[in-house]
Amino acid sequence: MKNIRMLFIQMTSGANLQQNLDKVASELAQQAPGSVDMVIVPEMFALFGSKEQRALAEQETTFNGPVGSVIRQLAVEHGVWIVAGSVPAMASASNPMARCHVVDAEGELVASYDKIHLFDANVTDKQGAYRESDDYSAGSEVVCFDSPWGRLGLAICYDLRFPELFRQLAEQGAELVIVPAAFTYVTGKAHWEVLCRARAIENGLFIAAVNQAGQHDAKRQTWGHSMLVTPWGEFESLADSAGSKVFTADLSKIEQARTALPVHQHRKLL
Ligand SMILES: O=C(O)CNC(=O)[C@H](CS)NC(=O)CCC(=O)C(=O)O
Repeated sequence: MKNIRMLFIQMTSGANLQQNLDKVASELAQQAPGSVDMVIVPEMFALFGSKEQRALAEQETTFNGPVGSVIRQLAVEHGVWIVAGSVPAMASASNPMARCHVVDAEGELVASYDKIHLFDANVTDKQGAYRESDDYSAGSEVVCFDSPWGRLGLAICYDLRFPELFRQLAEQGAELVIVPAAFTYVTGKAHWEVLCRARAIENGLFIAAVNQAGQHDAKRQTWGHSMLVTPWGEFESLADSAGSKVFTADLSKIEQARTALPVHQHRKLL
């Protein structure tokens, strides 16, 4: 596996699709040519807190709508892979899926993952209760895929709380799991770092978790602190407001960690 240079774009996405897409384009335009392998944007980066998500889902069934076409073009223009956080996509179910797409530097789809665990929670913040399952259907397929840098896995946001998903990703060979997110300020402050580091340490893999950050509207505030975690649990992170940074995963650390602590060999199926 080769080192991978990832641009994390931590966003305060809002209800204006064009503004959100412009933000991605402007962050990419600031990078020196050839300095980034892959760009990662957060969950629902293109449309956040908007009633238009379902209408967008109708246009993005094949990721060729107003979001997919722009993302594919940016990938080609800059010669980078893009992990497009999540975008609503109409599938066979009555509600859309919260779908993460990965496109390569030719703008072709490499993988798509539908969020498996939907955020139905009674968090005490300004938002009150969250009922993601009112608007979305849940995926059921664990997604791992090969890349020029190694084998990658996908998870989204609330999925971070389900170690069995990450164990399956590890069993399918994932060396780095990419986690676009929109963790709330309240739950992020309490749990985000611990969850990201635990999933990395217990599976001997990298976690690249890219979160929304800041005040989106009167009700929604997210935690930020997007982070790259090594299989040893070391991490680098962004702050709590919008920003972007290139993080490089030194993939030799996987073997080091797995040799030092061969937990995969010591598992007992209880
Ligand atoms: O619906 C959108 O527009 C964007 N999506 C989200 O904000 C999603 C579903 S409501 N948020 C989470 O999964 C937060 C999980 C979380 O914060 C935790 O597990 O603590």
